[in-house]
Amino acid sequence: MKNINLGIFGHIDHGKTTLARVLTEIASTSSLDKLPESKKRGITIDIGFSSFNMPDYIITLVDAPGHADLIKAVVSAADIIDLAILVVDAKEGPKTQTGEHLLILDYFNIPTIAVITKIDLATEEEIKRTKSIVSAVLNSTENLKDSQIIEISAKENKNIDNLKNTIHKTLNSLNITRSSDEYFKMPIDHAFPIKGIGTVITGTILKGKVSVGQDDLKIMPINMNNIKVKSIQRFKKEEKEAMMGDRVGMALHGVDAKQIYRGCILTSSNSKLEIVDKIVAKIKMSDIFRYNIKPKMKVHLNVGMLIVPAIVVPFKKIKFKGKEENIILKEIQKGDECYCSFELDEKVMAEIGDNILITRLDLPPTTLRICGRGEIVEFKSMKDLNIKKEVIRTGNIKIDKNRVFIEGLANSKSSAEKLIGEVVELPDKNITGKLKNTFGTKGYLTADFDGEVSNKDKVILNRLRRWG
Ligand SMILES: Nc1nc2c(ncn2[C@@H]2O[C@H](COP(=O)(O)OP(=O)(O)OP(=O)(O)O)[C@@H](O)[C@H]2O)c(=O)[nH]1
Repeated sequence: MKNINLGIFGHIDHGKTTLARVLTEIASTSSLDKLPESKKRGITIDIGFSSFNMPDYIITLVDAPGHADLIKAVVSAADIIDLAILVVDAKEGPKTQTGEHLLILDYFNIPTIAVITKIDLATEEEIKRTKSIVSAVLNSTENLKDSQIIEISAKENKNIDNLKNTIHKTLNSLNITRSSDEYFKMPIDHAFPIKGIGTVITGTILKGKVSVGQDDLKIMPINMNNIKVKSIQRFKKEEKEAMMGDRVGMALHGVDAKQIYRGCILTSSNSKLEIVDKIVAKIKMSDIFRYNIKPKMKVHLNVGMLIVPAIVVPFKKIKFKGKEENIILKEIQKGDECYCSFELDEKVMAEIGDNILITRLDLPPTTLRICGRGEIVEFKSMKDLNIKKEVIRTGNIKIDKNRVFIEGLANSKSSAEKLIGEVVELPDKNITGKLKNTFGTKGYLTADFDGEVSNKDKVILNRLRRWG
């Protein structure tokens, strides 16, 4: 049996909970509760989730109520969310959140089945229209063009079998891989004391593996160390170990349940997680974001399990005189790719390589507020990045009585003098020149060029200045 994590997404009231109930109820009568093991079981500690069985698969629903939490779940756990169902009300059609969810699923390349729900409340015409919009929207994505569209009524149990077959077929077609090579990482959903057992925590393992008896665990950011695993349960069965993607309950030694809150992470001593509030990420702006990001703007950053306000400064990296330099970008818009420095209002737990999502929650909720996505490349402050601005001057080659000089770079002899030694480029000819001397009193300059120049050639002088 393969463990699958399935997320149900969609606009408010479009029928996520109802569909989850239908999928798990029908399945549970024939699956989990009838397993002989569960009859023998003692106290259940892997509580707080819904699941259902299918041939070869146990499917756990990603337990994340509310819009923001679902997005958090995808950003922080994209590696273990294997499949998504995106529900769309047949009568209403796609709404803002349908779009936002689809954007995120596309970003993180999560296989998706589009489900048109509540067909019992819609006319043929409405269903057809919604289907064609959904189909067009899916077609506009990068990764989800081939997604299936299924029409159902959860209330009247219409076409649920078809949906389940589609889920099954889709899972069969995926290459779901889990690795236990990395350090162990599990965000804690619940922590509570159970009499005779001790502190029990539940969660879904995002990285690595864990085994009974292991005693090198810690809880971040609250600094609880030397935690030992007393027992592990997975699908109500005692296990010796569990790994990436598994939803588990664990009894732990050395943990005070009262100190734990949602957002704490159970991890191994070789954890790569750091507690940071300064992040540098390589980002890609959404192709459909209609606004912009400017330096020092306040945005919201999804990082780890949190959404935190942050000051953003976009910049690019260029090679300048053989050295890599960080150059400020005055504005970034849809489709742009660059780097961003983020200074966060609060500390978060993250590691290099983690996904982030940038949103502008200052915009009205009726618009698409997701600016773009990114990947953390380093933890460094804006100051240490030493961001500069490019100051570009343009001039022209002038050839007068066999004398070659450049006009336009400076407007007086004294300001021209300050440029001596700088390197200029002739972008149309791939020639560079080193400014050598001033010429006359009008700010003209002479230069040593590494190629043949002609009258009126365009000359560019690009210099870097401190920014900020
Ligand atoms: N007639 C009919 N009603 C449905 C169907 N699916 C859901 N509903 C109803 O639609 C309403 C919203 O459904 P929910 O499942 O709560 O929607 P949701 O997306 O989970 O809502 P939020 O959690 O608020 O985002 C409820 O009153 C459901 O009973 C359906 O297939 N047919």
